[in-house]
Amino acid sequence: MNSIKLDAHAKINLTLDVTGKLDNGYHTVRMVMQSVGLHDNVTVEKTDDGQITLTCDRPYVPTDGRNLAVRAANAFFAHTGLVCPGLRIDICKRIPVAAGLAGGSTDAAAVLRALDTLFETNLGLDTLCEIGLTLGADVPYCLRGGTMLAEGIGEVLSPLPAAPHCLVVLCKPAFAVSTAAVYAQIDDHMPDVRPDTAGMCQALAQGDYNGVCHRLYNVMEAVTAVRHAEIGQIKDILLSCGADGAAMSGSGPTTFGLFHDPNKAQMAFNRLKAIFPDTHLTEIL
Ligand SMILES: C[C@@](CO)(OP(=O)(O)O)[C@H](O)COP(=O)(O)OP(=O)(O)OC[C@H]1O[C@@H](n2ccc(N)nc2=O)[C@H](O)[C@@H]1O
Ligand SMILES: Nc1ncnc2c1ncn2[C@@H]1O[C@H](COP(=O)(O)OP(=O)(O)O)[C@@H](O)[C@H]1O
Repeated sequence: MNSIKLDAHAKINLTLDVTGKLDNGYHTVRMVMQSVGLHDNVTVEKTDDGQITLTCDRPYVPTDGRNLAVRAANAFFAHTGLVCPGLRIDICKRIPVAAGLAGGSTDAAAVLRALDTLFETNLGLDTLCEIGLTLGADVPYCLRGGTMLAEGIGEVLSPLPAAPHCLVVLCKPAFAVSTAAVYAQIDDHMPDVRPDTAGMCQALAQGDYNGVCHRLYNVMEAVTAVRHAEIGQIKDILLSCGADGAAMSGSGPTTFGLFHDPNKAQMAFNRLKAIFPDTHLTEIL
């Protein structure tokens, strides 16, 4: 096999709490992560020119060594000691960028999975997660996907029962936020209200869709929504169209709503898309 094409799925955070800060500056978290249908297509092809080249259909995504997919390939060859014969990576980008949806992390995870298959290294998920963690805190989750409780800095993963199936409207306003900046800001402005992550895990165990929707909560929303009125505006539109629950994902600014009713989801999608072009209608995976 010379080439492999994988779907690299985005994630949303059903809950997100920051529980402490480590000496290296990273924060400990406790959050429920969920894969959604929205995905990039990542194609990895062996070549024989000794180079790692990357193409992407979005001009604002870096194509050099700053791209997490290229960094993932370099980390794979460093870990295995294999000599890279040359690689061509192509990313068809559908996931909004710098959006709190782990777009770069999921591309990196797809490259690690692709290389483990292409080079028949059989590293397995645990080792791929170790390599992934050197690239970013969200990469181990992206390798595993599904519904997970994430602790540590995001890499201590415990599988949870799959979330009840529903539609998801994702809306990214036309600005980006820096994950590092949001973590820095939360040190000074930790909200008093914290998510009920234990309750969220229980709602998932019981397949209680309303219980999931009522417990959506992200401590980072307080930080980001104060600076950007669009977060509140998007939530208001989602809820006024009949979303069963809504929250910001990750460090933002993407804000999402969960819907059982496809007509309400379509109405929310239409209204938001007219104001914020980077709006997507997808589903819980
Ligand atoms: C906030 C979350 C929630 O799922 O998602 P996104 O908003 O990125 O989607 C993650 O914790 C983001 O993980 P990820 O985007 O992989 O973070 P990294 O690249 O490892 O780190 C970027 C920067 O964020 C800060 N950081 C990240 C993770 C963490 N647990 N503590 C931190 O303090 C650090 O300042 C780090 O330099
Ligand atoms: N494969 C990639 N896809 C998207 N962004 C990438 C990628 N590799 C590196 N980046 C850089 O990472 C930054 C964060 O993007 P992204 O991973 O989409 O954000 P988030 O972690 O908030 O979901 C972007 O500003 C972009 O320049």
